[in-house]
Amino acid sequence: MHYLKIVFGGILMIRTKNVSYQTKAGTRILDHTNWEWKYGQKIGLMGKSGAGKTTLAKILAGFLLPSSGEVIPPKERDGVASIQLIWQHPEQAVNPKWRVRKILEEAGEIDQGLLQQFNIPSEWLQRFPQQLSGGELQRICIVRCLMVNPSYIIADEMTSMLDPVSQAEIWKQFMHIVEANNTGLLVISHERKLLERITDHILDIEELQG
Ligand SMILES: Nc1ncnc2c1ncn2[C@@H]1O[C@H](COP(=O)(O)OP(=O)(O)OP(=O)(O)O)[C@@H](O)[C@H]1O
Repeated sequence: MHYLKIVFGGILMIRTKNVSYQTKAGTRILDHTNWEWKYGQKIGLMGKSGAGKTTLAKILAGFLLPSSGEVIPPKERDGVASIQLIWQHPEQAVNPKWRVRKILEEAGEIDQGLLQQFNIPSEWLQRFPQQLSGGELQRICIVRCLMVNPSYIIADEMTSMLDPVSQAEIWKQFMHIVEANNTGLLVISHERKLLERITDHILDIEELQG
């Protein structure tokens, strides 16, 4: 197991065991969610608005603790880079006071190849986040995520703010890298056609609840 962990650079499976979440006001959002997400699996996650998809994503990525149940392995034991979450709103995922260069360097040495693949001119590195469009900043966030070479990526409505041409181009580049690295991928989207194209299996969050 330890050997495999080194070979793959990550954990072989992420499991939610009876994960429930309720708000402070007592509204139950997730109810005994049981799910296994294997290394390399590309899963699409759908479900009606407010059903808890983003909540589950935050719990998986360690940004939110479940009210009960557990994620195995727990975030603190699986290493910093194992699961990365790409948010729908990139402006909420970066420090607005940092220039793009510093935002990227947070993930390590800047990968020039990735900048090229996502059409990011070096001039952008001098800018602050608010000096880029939402779609441009999202490309920065995608590159920052890929730079740490995570074993698992959750893409939560990652391209929903983009026009169809940019959306298609970004998914093409992104899937090329994710396929090459055999990254586990959870794509949260309301666009079934997109999920059918890029994932192996589509789940409705309702199916995961106990
Ligand atoms: N901090 C919070 N306090 C109270 N309620 C919250 C909080 N965060 C989320 N919720 C509620 O939890 C429910 C689930 O939200 P979540 O964002 O997980 O849904 P979703 O399935 O991702 O929805 P969408 O498809 O619209 O993005 C919603 O009803 C939302 O209003």
